[in-house]
Amino acid sequence: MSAQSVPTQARPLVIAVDGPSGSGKSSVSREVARRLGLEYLDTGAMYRAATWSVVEAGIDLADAAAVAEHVRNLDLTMATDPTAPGVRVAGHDVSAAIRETRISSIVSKVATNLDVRAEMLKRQRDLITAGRNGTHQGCVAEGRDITTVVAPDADVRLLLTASEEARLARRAKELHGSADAASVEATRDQIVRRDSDDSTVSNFEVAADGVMHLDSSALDFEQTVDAVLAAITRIVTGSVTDLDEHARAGAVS
Ligand SMILES: Nc1ncnc2c1ncn2[C@@H]1O[C@H](COP(=O)(O)OP(=O)(O)O)[C@@H](O)[C@H]1O
Ligand SMILES: Nc1ccn([C@H]2C[C@H](O)[C@@H](COP(=O)(O)OP(=O)(O)O)O2)c(=O)n1
Repeated sequence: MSAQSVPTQARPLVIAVDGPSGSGKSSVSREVARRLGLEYLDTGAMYRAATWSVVEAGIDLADAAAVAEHVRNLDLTMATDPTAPGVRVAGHDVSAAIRETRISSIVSKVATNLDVRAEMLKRQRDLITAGRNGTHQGCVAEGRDITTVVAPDADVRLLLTASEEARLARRAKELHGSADAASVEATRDQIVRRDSDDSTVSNFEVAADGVMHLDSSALDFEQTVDAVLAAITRIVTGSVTDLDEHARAGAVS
């Protein structure tokens, strides 16, 4: 699909995507943003960057007030170009460091701090509406509470899921280069335990009212991107396109 397939609106287009870990929301949202010429916001990266900074500052994660105070003062810069997304804390590029297992294993402790969430909510709403270089066509924002809390009035709201088995296999392949039994076991904490902790503060397992659901378990990456683009086109233009064929294959509901 070309960028012209979704007509330019008078106001920026906001596309909200939520889903559990390994559902593909980051990679799919980023590609969708790139193809549509929109900004891309990875809100999970914001919680990861906050966690990295809290650890770096030597703050006790159990001290909720100190963690929240640190995050309120966090000098965080999110690059929203989908072809070059990046995360900086006080000017320091932390894009790779925030993906390390030492951060993935503790990020939920920071992300379930309600004062941290209140601070992130403000920043995420600002980033979604800010754009880049004054040429703001819109934004694809993804995370756990974008469809429900951060941008419940988004033009398109999508819950992207996949079976636990598919999500474990995808993450194992990404982190260990293989989806063999040992790699899947090594990945379990990052997927199953983390989702369980995160779901205490956000609903990303069941589509809220008005939120479209796409199960990508049986789809490869390209098919998932096509299904999401088809769904966006259908909602924004009200038209049916040949890409709907892909959407049907992906059980969009
Ligand atoms: N439909 C898909 N089929 C197979 N692999 C996928 C699919 N969608 C994403 N992936 C891959 O799965 C891994 C996890 O995707 P990611 O976008 O990081 O998930 P999330 O942001 O939901 O945790 C990545 O390596 C990504 O390339
Ligand atoms: N809007 C969001 C986005 C992420 N989070 C939490 C949930 C996760 O544990 C961390 C990191 O999110 P991220 O999307 O990078 O996680 P994945 O590794 O893709 O599963 O932040 C959240 O609570 N709310």
